[in-house]
Amino acid sequence: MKQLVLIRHGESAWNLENRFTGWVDVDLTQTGIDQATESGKKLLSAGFTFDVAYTSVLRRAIETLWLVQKEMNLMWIPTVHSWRLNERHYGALAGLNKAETAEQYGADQVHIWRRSYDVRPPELALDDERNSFNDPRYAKLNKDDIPRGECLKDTVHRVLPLWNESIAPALLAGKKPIIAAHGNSIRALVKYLSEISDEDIMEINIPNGKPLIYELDDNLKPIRHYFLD
Ligand SMILES: O=C(O)[C@H](O)COP(=O)(O)O
Repeated sequence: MKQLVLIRHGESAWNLENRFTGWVDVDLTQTGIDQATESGKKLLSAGFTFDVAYTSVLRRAIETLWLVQKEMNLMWIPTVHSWRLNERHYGALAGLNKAETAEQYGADQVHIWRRSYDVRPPELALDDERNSFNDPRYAKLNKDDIPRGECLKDTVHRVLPLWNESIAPALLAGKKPIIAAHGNSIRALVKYLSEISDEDIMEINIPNGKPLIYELDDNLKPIRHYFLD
């Protein structure tokens, strides 16, 4: 049996403020720090270990991984930082308060933006200063590959190359990976792994800072999955 552990970052400053975040690089709150530390303790006491780690290039996921690794004395394992695991890009919604946006556009529209599989949020204009074009962490990407607003389907398409080229081969080679990422990049992986339909994925939410354990067969098909509580 193969084992994959996924963890969404702990609570971030903008989770607390209920603001759309996406690619904006916000910090963990003290609650988020505590959630990550607690998850590290639980993983250790439940007998989990890892020999490779994957995370995004956003600090809330990276710091969550560090805190888990610190608790488990695994800060030394190789770590891949990939933009492909970033949160779904929230386009022009980034920074807006979710409740105020629901008052303005209606709760149904906001639910569609947040949870539908293939409806994108409004895109950032090309000259919007929230674009990531000049951010050095994306310097190796073609400008056209830097999103300006993604639906979950777009996120699935950018996450899967990392799965196919790195994570799946690591699992097949007997490695035990941990992936510290974001609500929607994890939903993208869960949709793919558990073959969840475009409709049913609308109801799946990933909580902050709780390890999600996948047990996989030799063909990387899920046997079962559960949150470590
Ligand atoms: O980017 C964000 O705002 C959150 O981390 C995830 O948001 P969602 O639950 O609205 O998709």
